[in-house]
Amino acid sequence: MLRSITRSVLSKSQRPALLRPRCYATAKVAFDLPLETHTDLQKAHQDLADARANSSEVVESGTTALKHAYQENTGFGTRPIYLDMQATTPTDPRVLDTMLKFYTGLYGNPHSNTHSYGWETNKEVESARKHIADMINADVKEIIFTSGATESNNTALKGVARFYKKTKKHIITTRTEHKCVLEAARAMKNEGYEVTFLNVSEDGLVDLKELEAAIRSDTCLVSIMAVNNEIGVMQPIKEIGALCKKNKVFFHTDAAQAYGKIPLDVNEMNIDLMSISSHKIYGPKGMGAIYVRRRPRVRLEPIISGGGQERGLRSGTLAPSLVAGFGEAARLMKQEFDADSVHVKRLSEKLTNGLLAIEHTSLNGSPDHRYPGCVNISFAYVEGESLLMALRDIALSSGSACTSASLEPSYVLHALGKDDALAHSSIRFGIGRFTTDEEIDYVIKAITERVEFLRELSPLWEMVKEGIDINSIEWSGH
Ligand SMILES: Cc1ncc(COP(=O)(O)O)c(C=O)c1O
Ligand code: FES
Repeated sequence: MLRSITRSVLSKSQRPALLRPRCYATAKVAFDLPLETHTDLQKAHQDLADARANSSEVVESGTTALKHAYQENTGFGTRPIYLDMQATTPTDPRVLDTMLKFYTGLYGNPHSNTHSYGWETNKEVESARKHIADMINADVKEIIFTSGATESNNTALKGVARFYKKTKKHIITTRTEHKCVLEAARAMKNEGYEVTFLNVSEDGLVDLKELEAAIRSDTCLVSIMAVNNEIGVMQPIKEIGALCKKNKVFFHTDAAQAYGKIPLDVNEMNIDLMSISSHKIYGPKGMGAIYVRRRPRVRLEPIISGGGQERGLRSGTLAPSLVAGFGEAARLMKQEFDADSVHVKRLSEKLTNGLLAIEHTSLNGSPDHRYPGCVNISFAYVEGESLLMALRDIALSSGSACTSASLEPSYVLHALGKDDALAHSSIRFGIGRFTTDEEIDYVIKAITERVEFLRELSPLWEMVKEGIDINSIEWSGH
């Protein structure tokens, strides 16, 4: 409803310059907004990076120059501020450095064990595996490389369920999992398994009592994500692990958004399987891992058949450059854990406070149990899609799926009990290692001004200002 009203208002011939692609400079003139443009900001970053590069100063890891390194000339011109860290993260330049040698000298197949080309590449692969294992207190033998968290999640759900199919045909998961877990669970349903999709509270948290009540004697797996990709809510992983152990059920967690960002210890938390993705931690895309516990051993049927690499659990020649980049990314997550955590938390608080200062806004998901690098906010009486269009100088993702192939509002926000209108007016902000104070200041200012501008166009907003209770109106045409 809100969507169609706003859209029809916005599609009139007086459609503001603000909503035309790449015309923010025009908007500045048209609305006399006192914003400095993002182009100016990027230019300043570029100058700073150039100045540092030309100086004799030694650039240490974590310095400001490094923080701006990814903004250096990419050949793609000036681009929007990047606040879509849950979709993917920029590659850390130190990760790229680690990867380059595999495209030149180190081209051996890591599985070739009859000559030095294979041995030298294999040594690098094993060193990466160690970095990845260390982050979560796992043994190197428990890390299996995959193409990413999608494959890891599929391996966990399908692999475990199929291995134990003779006695156990029940899986438990939640309604707010990533699509790949939900779809893998649905696929198992088609293979004759029963799946319980647990509801979450309005904070996005799983109820432990409900979980315990759902466990049956034939449950083979509980799969609950560590950090939600849309709302940043952190599930009580340690408590879930203890509960699964007590009830002798395997516990898998999709840690694509959590690994390296919140403390995770597979032993302390009784995690039996964990999915990890490299491109969410400043590593290369198309790379990931699954942690599979060895003691007590978790058995699974591989989903890919072949030469038996990766302990028979994932056949196929590894991509050593991606593996090494992933390993370096994991090593850096551990090395910079404290600095990254402080940085992300500080910017997150600044952004959250700045945006919640706008009237009729609300934070989605638990305010206490969350990874601060993911902030999801609803801007009532503004349609997310229009706001995104008005924010072309900031790369963001809408809480609804309206920009993707489906026009459905977010199923995660629905699971939290949000109505369509609010789900449609939600935006996700992702903060990371390279996000700067200037970027956050700019984003707060831009959003405050543009939300106000869009609300001025909305008939609903006019009613709200007149004190009409929108919920009491009976809309026709439904
Ligand atoms: C929670 C979660 N699980 C799984 C995935 C899929 O990861 P990948 O892109 O490595 O397949 C993502 C990334 O979008 C995610 O956020
Ligand atoms: S469909 Fe609602 S914001 Fe796009």
